[in-house]
Amino acid sequence: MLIEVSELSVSYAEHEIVRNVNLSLDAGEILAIVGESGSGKTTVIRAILGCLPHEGRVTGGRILFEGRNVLENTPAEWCRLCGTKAAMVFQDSGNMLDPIRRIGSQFVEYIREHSPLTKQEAARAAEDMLRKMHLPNPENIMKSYPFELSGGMRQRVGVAMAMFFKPRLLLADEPTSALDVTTQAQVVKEMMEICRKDKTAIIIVTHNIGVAAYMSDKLIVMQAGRVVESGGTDEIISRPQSAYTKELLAAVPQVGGKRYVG
Ligand SMILES: Nc1ncnc2c1ncn2[C@@H]1O[C@H](COP(=O)(O)OP(=O)(O)OP(=O)(O)O)[C@@H](O)[C@H]1O
Repeated sequence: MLIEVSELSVSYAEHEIVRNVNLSLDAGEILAIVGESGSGKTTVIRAILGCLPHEGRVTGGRILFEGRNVLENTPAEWCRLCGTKAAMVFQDSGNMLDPIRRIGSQFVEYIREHSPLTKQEAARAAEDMLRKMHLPNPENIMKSYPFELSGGMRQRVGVAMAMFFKPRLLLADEPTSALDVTTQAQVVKEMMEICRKDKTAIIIVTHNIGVAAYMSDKLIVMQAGRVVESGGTDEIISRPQSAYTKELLAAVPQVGGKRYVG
């Protein structure tokens, strides 16, 4: 098992926000966490990557990553884990980029922080990675500023950076919801393609049960900080048990009598 979260509880200040969450994932598997806004989805993945906001605290449970309880990590161990073994993509990863520095210089700096590559080697490797994310003219993109790219292109740069070190686990927080529907589908496909090649497991947080159904092997449905349903995605989509999951599915449009979730 790559990752095993058991009975995870998280509080912000005195308020318990997430209670007794369990999940597990093997190498290369994709798990989606769905649920309404404020149900605690982001909090769960932030806890896994050790990056809760400072008032956030894990108050119970265990997070085993490759058999080790990461909650006992030292800051140096977190540093080693983040960026190389585990990485994160946000809703607009473009926002993470420095607006007044060219993409290439930021990408090269990121690579050299975690590896002994020379500047030239890192630049070549960065360009290759941009090409894998189907970005046209990677040489030009390296010379561009973030504002010169479209939202979809910036998001691809974000995924390319996150995937550079072939992490074992990618945490993706609403990675496509800032994009238009066509670009969403493309970015999701490219992300899956690249993860499949590297056997990277993904935990994707999305409010879109359609994206979840299309991408994931396993599904967790959260409501008010608790898991109301979890299991194989196909099983849950075809035979939802909880009233809340049924509600989420009922909101997905039907095409020709079939639920459009792909
Ligand atoms: N830094 C914080 N301090 C206090 N409360 C917070 C903080 N961050 C989030 N919360 C609260 O925790 C709850 C869960 O938030 P979280 O972002 O995990 O939910 P979510 O399901 O990811 O929602 P969304 O889909 O809107 O991103 C919310 O009620 C939110 O108000």
